[in-house]
Amino acid sequence: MTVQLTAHAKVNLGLSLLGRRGDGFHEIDTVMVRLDLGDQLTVALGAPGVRLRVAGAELGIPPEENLVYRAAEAYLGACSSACGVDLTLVKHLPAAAGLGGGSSDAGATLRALAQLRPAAVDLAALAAALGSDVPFFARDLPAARATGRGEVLTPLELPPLHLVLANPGVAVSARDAYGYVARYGGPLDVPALVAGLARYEPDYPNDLEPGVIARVPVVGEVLAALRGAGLRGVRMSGSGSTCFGLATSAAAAARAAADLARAHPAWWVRAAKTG
Ligand SMILES: C[C@](O)(CO)[C@H](O)COP(=O)(O)OP(=O)(O)OC[C@H]1O[C@@H](n2ccc(N)nc2=O)[C@H](O)[C@@H]1O
Ligand SMILES: Nc1ncnc2c1ncn2[C@@H]1O[C@H](COP(=O)(O)OP(=O)(O)OP(=O)(O)O)[C@@H](O)[C@H]1O
Repeated sequence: MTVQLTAHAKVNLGLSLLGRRGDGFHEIDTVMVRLDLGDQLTVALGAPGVRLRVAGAELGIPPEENLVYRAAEAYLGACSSACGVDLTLVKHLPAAAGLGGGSSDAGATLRALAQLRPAAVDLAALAAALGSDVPFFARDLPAARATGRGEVLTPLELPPLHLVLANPGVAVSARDAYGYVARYGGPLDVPALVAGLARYEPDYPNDLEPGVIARVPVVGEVLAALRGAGLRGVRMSGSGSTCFGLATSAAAAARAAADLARAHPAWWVRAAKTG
């Protein structure tokens, strides 16, 4: 039996840091939305052991460090399964980019294995142990408010959104981005945020953005270019370096993405929609 699925990217429509915890993580308040872009994952049950083949963008890490491999090991270990798994991952998303690529691959692996080999395992706990963003992807939610360190999820209903994403080709690790933050704020005003989206006048913070711009100035250039392309609600996603803006239609997003790609041929630029 084989399962094939898309490991969708996310963007953060707002990210507030409430404070640093004793365990080194931060209490956050964020709205995460699933996009129609992603990596492709194929999962098949097989002989004992985990085997992973990665194609597409180069990650430069050994297979055992890949979150897909770690998710499969964790799931099969938790259900004491004698069977193994063959995994094929085709990477389309840039890594360490604020799009949750690795986390989404891990979440998709857990979902695929839960379908192929149902077992009484605590999927949410396995997901949280793999990373703060993994619980969102393990539930395959279109949109959610995420609190705690990202694992406390409240599903949200949002209007469909058209976006343009731009990444300047610089990797930013989440650990570094959190390490740059010196000041903390209050919780997100989610009802105001949702009302702003509906009016195409969105206003949401990203408390990681100023620290990343200070250390990785090209992120400031990406934000300015997205604003210059007429996009609304321009922000960095998560820990960066991908930034995004909202367009009022699919055609407007495609036009803005084409203009940006022409002006910045070295950047990774995509039009996307939520879903
Ligand atoms: C920036 C976001 O993408 C927003 O959705 C996430 O908060 C990051 O989630 P992630 O990449 O899954 O992060 P993890 O792999 O759990 O943690 C990587 C590192 O980021 C920092 N980290 C992460 C999440 C969090 N709530 N507080 C943190 O301080 C910690 O230094 C941690 O060692
Ligand atoms: N399948 C994977 N895809 C991408 N990165 C992976 C994967 N497995 C492990 N990693 C490691 O995880 C690191 C973070 O990658 P990822 O793409 O998840 O970051 P991100 O987009 O910043 O995610 P987030 O928004 O969750 O912080 C990479 O630098 C890479 O070394």
